[in-house]
Amino acid sequence: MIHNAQLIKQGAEAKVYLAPFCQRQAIIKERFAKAYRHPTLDKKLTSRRVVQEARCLNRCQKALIDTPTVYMVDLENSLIYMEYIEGISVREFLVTAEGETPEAQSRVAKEIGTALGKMHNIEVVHGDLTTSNLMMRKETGGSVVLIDFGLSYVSNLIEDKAVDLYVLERAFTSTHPNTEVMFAQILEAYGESSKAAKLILKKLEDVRMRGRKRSMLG
Ligand SMILES: Nc1ncnc2c1ncn2[C@@H]1O[C@H](COP(=O)(O)OP(=O)(O)OP(=O)(O)O)[C@@H](O)[C@H]1O
Repeated sequence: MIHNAQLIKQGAEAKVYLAPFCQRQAIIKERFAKAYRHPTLDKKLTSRRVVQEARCLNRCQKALIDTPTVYMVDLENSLIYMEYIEGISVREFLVTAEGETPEAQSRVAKEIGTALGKMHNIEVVHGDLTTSNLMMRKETGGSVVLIDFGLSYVSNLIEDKAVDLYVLERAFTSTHPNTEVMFAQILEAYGESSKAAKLILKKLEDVRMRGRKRSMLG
């Protein structure tokens, strides 16, 4: 039980709370036990995930990629205390009047592409890129922040990075109509910031092809 906490999301693997911490609001992410797993194994796997998430967040922050600052990790209770980002998600932004303009979409696309390129340069693969996991900071007038590193991991594989981009592309095409130009701008900015962009973007074409074949087969 976390003191004065307000539950903001109950997921399949974690609960996310907003709670006061050191005179400010913080996000507390709690991973919980899975009833079907053996308790000892479960504790081990849960700890591993908590450590992995906190490590990827720290790694990004060190590379000056805007992500929530990790305040504290409580491994015993599988909790990560992190900075609360005040703002809206890109998903929410895209349905506002401003978010529907090409100028705003282009600015946000550039920021997303640049951030993802930098993240892949330090071998962090996000694992769950959606427009809900891209936030915009109110404080700075809407600069992009990457959140939810719950499925992230360290990898130098071109394939893993291409799949990361493909997941985001699918999120765009399935949730936001008429954003093809915006996604192309994300890839353009990614092309400028990612060191292995050529190989990764080439691999993205293969991944798309596989995706198409799979959906044709049903
Ligand atoms: N640092 C943060 N600042 C502001 N809001 C946050 C932050 N972290 C999470 N949130 C909010 O809580 C929601 C759920 O968080 P998150 O995506 O990390 O959990 P989850 O999807 O349940 O986790 P997982 O994907 O690891 O199972 C986010 O979509 C966002 O609205």
